[in-house]
Amino acid sequence: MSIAEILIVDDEVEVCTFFNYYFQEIKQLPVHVDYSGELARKDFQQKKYDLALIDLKLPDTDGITLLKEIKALNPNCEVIIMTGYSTVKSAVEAMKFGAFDYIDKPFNDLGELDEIIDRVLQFIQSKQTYVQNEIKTITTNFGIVISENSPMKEILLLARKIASKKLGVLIEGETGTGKELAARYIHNNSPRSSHPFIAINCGALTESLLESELFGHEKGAFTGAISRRRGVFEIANYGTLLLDEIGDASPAIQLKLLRVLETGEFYRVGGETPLKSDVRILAASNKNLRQAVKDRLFREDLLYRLDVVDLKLPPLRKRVMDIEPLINYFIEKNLSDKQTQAVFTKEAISILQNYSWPGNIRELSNVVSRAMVLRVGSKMDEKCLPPYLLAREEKHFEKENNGNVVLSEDSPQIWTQHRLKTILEQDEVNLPEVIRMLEQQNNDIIHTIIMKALETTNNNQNKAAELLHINPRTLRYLKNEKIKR
Ligand SMILES: Nc1ncnc2c1ncn2[C@@H]1O[C@H](COP(=O)(O)OP(=O)(O)OP(=O)(O)O)[C@@H](O)[C@H]1O
Repeated sequence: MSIAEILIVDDEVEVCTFFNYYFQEIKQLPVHVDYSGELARKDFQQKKYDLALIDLKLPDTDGITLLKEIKALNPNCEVIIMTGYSTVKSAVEAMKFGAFDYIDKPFNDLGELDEIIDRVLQFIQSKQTYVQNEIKTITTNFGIVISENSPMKEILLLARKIASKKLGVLIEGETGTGKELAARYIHNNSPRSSHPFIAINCGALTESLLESELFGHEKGAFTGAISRRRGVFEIANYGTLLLDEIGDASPAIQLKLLRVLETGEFYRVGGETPLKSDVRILAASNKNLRQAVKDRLFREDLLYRLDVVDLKLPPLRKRVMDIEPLINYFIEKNLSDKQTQAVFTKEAISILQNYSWPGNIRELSNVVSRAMVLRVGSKMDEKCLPPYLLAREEKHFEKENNGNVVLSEDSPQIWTQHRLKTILEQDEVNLPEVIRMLEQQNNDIIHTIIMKALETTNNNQNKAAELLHINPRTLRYLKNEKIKR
């Protein structure tokens, strides 16, 4: 049974000694003891417990208050209240606040105690099995990999709940966090799953092309429109349409989209007959659309229609626990039948877990594929990782003791704040001069990176470009044109 540590909170030394023995020696489970509510609170904020046994009468607090606090911090932790004869009524009351059960002190009937403990342990185990099965299904059926403790779990649960409803859903997240994958997940869990799912990138096309892609066009509507063409609103009828990078849609397109969302009607470009389509619209964005509304770049009424449900996908650096399962998944995906095995060394995994992943899961997938090509035998060590992963400058995030991820001192954000402070401290700010200085600094940084990559690859421009995730033409341009010094 995989149970995290069990917490005993009681000021009676004999009770604590008994439970220490009971759980460690008889049940073979890890146990920790706190003699006050204060100590238990502290421990609870730092550790994950599956089970807590709490005395109703503590020197500094009462068990019910502590129970409520624990449930607020970790609703998954089961709590058993320990009570004397005089407080049984309060113990029953505790069950209304989520306690699993209560046990009477002193423990005269060990059989009864054993029965309650076995019951709660079984319950915890069945919850874990349920979650594990859910996660397995999500991976097998939808290709989405997450760990048991991932913040993605709640998000996907919500996504599945609202899948069957025709509510506007806005999926937000940095590039590569899985927004399209989440949209497909919603579609595949909906009654529309046997109809098309179409994703269209609103930032990749010019305004007129996007309009024609969305709504279609009539023959002769513009030069080159040699025949009538259906748009995705028609093609995706009864299905789902993902408007990706919706924040990049022009004001004119935003207005047209609002009209379709409000009336369900649209016109092909050059058309005069209104058309109807039963499409479920999902939108995705890696920009903050609320800020875009404030900056008057995005229509508030459209945002209001789109984000009835808002799914915020956390960046990979905020879900470090997902990195290892994702690595294993990508390794498996890359292995051909003839290949036996491939594993990262512990050191390599630690580097991967400490990197800030600006390109998120897409970047991780590329790094794993690259390592598998470069590996000798089955082991993949640091040498199989791109050099930029090994540079200290990339460690913009640090893990605190409690597992939270925070900005480290050398993160770009903190660096920018320092820079800004120095500029604003001057008596007079000459903005053109500031812009020139920042551009020069940018150029210096890019130049240094390119020269280092060329040095690493013995001046091989193709290899250097690959290393930097750009094409050789861009590398030549950046080296020769843009950053002549
Ligand atoms: N949890 C996950 N498990 C497995 N693969 C994932 C997961 N999340 C994302 N991916 C993979 O990472 C890649 C990027 O995902 P996706 O295209 O959905 O991201 P996105 O947020 O829509 O990116 P962009 O904003 O750049 O369009 C895809 O190949 C996708 O299959």
